[in-house]
Amino acid sequence: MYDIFIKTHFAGAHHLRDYPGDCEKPHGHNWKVEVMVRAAELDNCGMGIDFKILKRIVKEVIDKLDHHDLNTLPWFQEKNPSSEHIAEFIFEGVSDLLPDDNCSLQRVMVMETDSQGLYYYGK
Ligand SMILES: Nc1nc2c(c(=O)[nH]1)N=C([C@H](O)[C@H](O)COP(=O)(O)OP(=O)(O)OP(=O)(O)O)CN2
Ligand SMILES: [Zn+2]
Repeated sequence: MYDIFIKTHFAGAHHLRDYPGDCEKPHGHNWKVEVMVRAAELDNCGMGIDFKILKRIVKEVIDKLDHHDLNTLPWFQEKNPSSEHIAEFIFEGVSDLLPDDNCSLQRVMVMETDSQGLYYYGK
């Protein structure tokens, strides 16, 4: 069993509706993201999934968030753009793009700062 991950980041603005404090006001973060995929077997190159492929897939999803006001995106109209919901957005987006031959999406980590964040494992 192999857990293969890539790390990336994006910048964005958001505000948290109904939040009882400063986070209700517009502000920004440089979110850090880790995406981990599990592979049971390796291909003939000795890879669970090529980092290059995983990075391309994750970039396609992250590009939808990078340098955006997250509150303006359709996905975040019903759901507040908390780090938890951002992780859900990334998880769903990567799941849709991941080739389903040899590996499955295991978890997405989203960090607002180096000292706070979360792991999301899917529904
Ligand atoms: N579980 C979560 N908690 C919070 C989230 C979140 O996405 N998930 N988000 C926020 C806000 O985005 C806020 O910007 C961050 O809050 P906070 O850590 O309080 O920011 P401060 O810079 O004010 O931190 P201090 O250490 O208090 O200075 C809030 N919570
Ligand atoms: Zn915030």
